[in-house]
Amino acid sequence: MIEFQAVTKRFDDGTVAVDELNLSVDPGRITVFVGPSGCGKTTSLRMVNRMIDASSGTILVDGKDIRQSDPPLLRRGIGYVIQQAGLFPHRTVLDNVATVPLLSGWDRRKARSRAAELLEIVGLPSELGKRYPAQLSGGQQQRVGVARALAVDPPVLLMDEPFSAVDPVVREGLQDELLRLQDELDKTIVFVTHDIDEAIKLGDKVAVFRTGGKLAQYDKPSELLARPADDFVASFVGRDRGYRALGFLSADGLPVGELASVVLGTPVDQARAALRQGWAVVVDERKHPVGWVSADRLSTVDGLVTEDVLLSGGSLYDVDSGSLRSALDSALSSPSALGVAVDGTGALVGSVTADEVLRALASARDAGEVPQ
Ligand SMILES: Nc1ncnc2c1ncn2[C@@H]1O[C@H](COP(=O)(O)OP(=O)(O)OP(=O)(O)O)[C@@H](O)[C@H]1O
Repeated sequence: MIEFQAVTKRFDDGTVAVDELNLSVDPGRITVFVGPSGCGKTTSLRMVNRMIDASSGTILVDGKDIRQSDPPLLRRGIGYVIQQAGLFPHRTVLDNVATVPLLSGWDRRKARSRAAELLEIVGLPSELGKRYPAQLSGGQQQRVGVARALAVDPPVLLMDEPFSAVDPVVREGLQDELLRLQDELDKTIVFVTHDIDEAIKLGDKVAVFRTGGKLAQYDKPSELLARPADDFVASFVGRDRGYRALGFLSADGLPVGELASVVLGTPVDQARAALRQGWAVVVDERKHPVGWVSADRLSTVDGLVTEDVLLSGGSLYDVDSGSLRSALDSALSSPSALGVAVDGTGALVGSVTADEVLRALASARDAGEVPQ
């Protein structure tokens, strides 16, 4: 879909920002460019829509050499989202989103109704359409930026550090939202970030750049973690990469054990009788885990098991979609050392232990599913 063939960018002052880049971006997938500051990520991205022209080499979009495309026309087929959204401050949110459709010759009514539809797609309440960008939070502005880039339904989306100006919690929400959107839209997305965790979470494939505009490795995230090409990539992907690689191993077949449980509101003496090895998980009426009780904790209270009595739980492991990493994390973060397993609806299923996860890892290794 997008192909870089020996692409080099040398700026007028002699700086080589991108050096002989060869890379092919898969259609309908998210490709992330990641690397330290100044390694040429943004320059590589902006060459795709000809905001910067390559000094040598060829870039093909949909099989066509972009030098043969008129830049404004080329850009209409390529959505572009930048940090801090880059919205027009004196236009309403709705008009910001309607801008590209209007430029493409749509009539005002159609452009505005498309804009309203897009605000809904990116999860913004329609009344925000009347506001100006400064009257929105940073996260909301980013969503408007994404809506604007999607306005004429371009097959390609370029995203340059789109979420880096928002706080980590909002950022995670925006990342999840992008993955959800991509599930429906199947765009070809090139996403630039300097955050390796963001790259690994979002990328179907990740290109790691090193300073000097050279591509160090281009691979699936699981491969980057398991088989970094060299010391630079290994140190860039981070110290706990072995643990993070577990996130890509399915926990299918991991044994789920029994777990003592009591419902919130149970009399304390009944809860004591239900404990196993001094612990029970507490669930609400929908069987969703809400915390733990221990023999110690119950020895100091009477009456009913209420929320005040609970010890907070660790992370939950979803047996339908969880990875070995989430199973292990659930066990390690649990006050009882038993991880809490739930089904896709969030209802309690049973327990997992760190030992079982390590055994599952050993058999995956024996079966050749994990790189040695
Ligand atoms: N117009 C320019 N003239 C000269 N050098 C430039 C120009 N634009 C960028 N550069 C240089 O090219 C190199 C790559 O810049 P680029 O913006 O692509 O890096 P980046 O990886 O996106 O960095 P960051 O993560 O800091 O945004 C840097 O050394 C930068 O200083």
